[in-house]
Amino acid sequence: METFLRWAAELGVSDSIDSSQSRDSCLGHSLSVADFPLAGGRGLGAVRELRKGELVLKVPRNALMNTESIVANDEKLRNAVNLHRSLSSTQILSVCLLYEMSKGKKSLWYQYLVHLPRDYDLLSTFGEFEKKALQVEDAVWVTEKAIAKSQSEWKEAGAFMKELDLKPKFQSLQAWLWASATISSRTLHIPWDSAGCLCPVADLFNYDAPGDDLNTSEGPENAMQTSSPQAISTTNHECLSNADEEGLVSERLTDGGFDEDANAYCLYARRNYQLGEQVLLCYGTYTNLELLEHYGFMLEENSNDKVFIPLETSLYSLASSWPKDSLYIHQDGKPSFALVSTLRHWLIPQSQRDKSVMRLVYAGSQISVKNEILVMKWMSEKCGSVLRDLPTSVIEDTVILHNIDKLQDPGLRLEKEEREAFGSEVRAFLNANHLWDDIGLSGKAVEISRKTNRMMCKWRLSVQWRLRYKRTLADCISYCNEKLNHLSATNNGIRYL
Ligand SMILES: C[S@@+](CC[C@H](N)C(=O)[O-])C[C@H]1O[C@@H](n2cnc3c(N)ncnc32)[C@H](O)[C@@H]1O
Repeated sequence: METFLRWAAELGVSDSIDSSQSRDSCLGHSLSVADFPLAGGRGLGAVRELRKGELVLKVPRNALMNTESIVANDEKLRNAVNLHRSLSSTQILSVCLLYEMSKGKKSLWYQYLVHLPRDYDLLSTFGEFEKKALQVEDAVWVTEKAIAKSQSEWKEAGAFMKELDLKPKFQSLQAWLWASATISSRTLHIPWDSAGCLCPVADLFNYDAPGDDLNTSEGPENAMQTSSPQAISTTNHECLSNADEEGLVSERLTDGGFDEDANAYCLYARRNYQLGEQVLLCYGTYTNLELLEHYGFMLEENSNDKVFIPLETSLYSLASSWPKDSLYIHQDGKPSFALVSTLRHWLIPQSQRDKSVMRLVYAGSQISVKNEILVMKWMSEKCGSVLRDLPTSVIEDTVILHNIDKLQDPGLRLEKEEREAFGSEVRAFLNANHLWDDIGLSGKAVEISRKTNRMMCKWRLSVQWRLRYKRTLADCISYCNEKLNHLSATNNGIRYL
């Protein structure tokens, strides 16, 4: 890491306004590399108090790794890229990254490349077992799509890689998955290439969901005005938080972006930070499934998460005024505005759908106590039936997660009885990895291969994701039942009066 930080300093990367301050390391004035086991692992921590809007890192254009800068130093690559312009910019950058990797120590970015993760947990890297473990049809379908997309993009780029004479290991599907996952999870947005750029040191910032910084204290206004530019998307993905459907004003994010005047990528503190706190960056607004797809992780608490449940076709056709993806349940269990409005409409008899009723529907208002009771009952029963149809319950998933944690313990020693207590999913995993016989031999530590460990990490993510999904459905049932109690009381009250 020290060699890398020195290399970056020599290129002008700096966490200080005075970039001539140190040539030994590009960090130390505002940030330092640290481990945050509960929030992304390796990341950047504040080495002093940071104020919202303060410039915390500057990466000059010459340090950015993108197609343009990679081909600038290599005529053979440049010529080959020109022959394959029909590939997407992300495919081209993936090949350039693999080509640069194949150079080993001769690469100009060698010091950076050696610190890239070796493996990723994005959905496109999931095997059959981990994919099935997601259980929810939509999530399995998204995973299948991600896997198929990676494979077809790899095949399309085959001729390009062959032409470059890349060694077979750099042309393999596994290498391709690594390169495309690196690009998906680490590139920052630049205006001149939609594939984005790899930004040494700046790609060590872990993720903070937009909106989660709203409750923290504001920095002095002038700090924002003097150093923080407007509306910068920091990733390839949309980074402006969408106006919340319940009416919250859209928030413009101020994490950073490429600054033409400074000819550098500039990153700013998105809130105040205390000494030692992890400094985070917003990569965009994502549901947990999207985080898994593009970044290979998810958040237990994610205010942007959305839970979709299968709905009747007639309901979708009725909901034409709201997009299909607005019919969901918030992570806290509250059905979305569009979902409740559509259900109110759907559950009112055709003969009663007059103008005044429709006005109430579009205004998001309750139509009648009777209709609201039907809506809440329907939602509660629907969530209940979705939960019942899934292969495991919340409690079973909690136990499976606990067992995975046990299996991930490096000094794992299990007694035969503990093994016998495992449920069918854990047994299937152990059998698939030929571990069943080894586990449970009293007192003997079990050696788990790197490959099995990688599979276990992905499996864990799948179980964690489906558990979060189920908890949201269970919370939705509680929410509806609470509403029902309240509505029944009102209804009875009305009748009594
Ligand atoms: C741009 S990198 C951030 C630095 C990364 N931790 C590293 O060691 O290189 C993005 C990756 O970090 C991890 N990550 C970022 N934020 C996270 C978070 N809040 N929770 C868990 N993992 C996170 C994910 O693996 C993601 O794909």
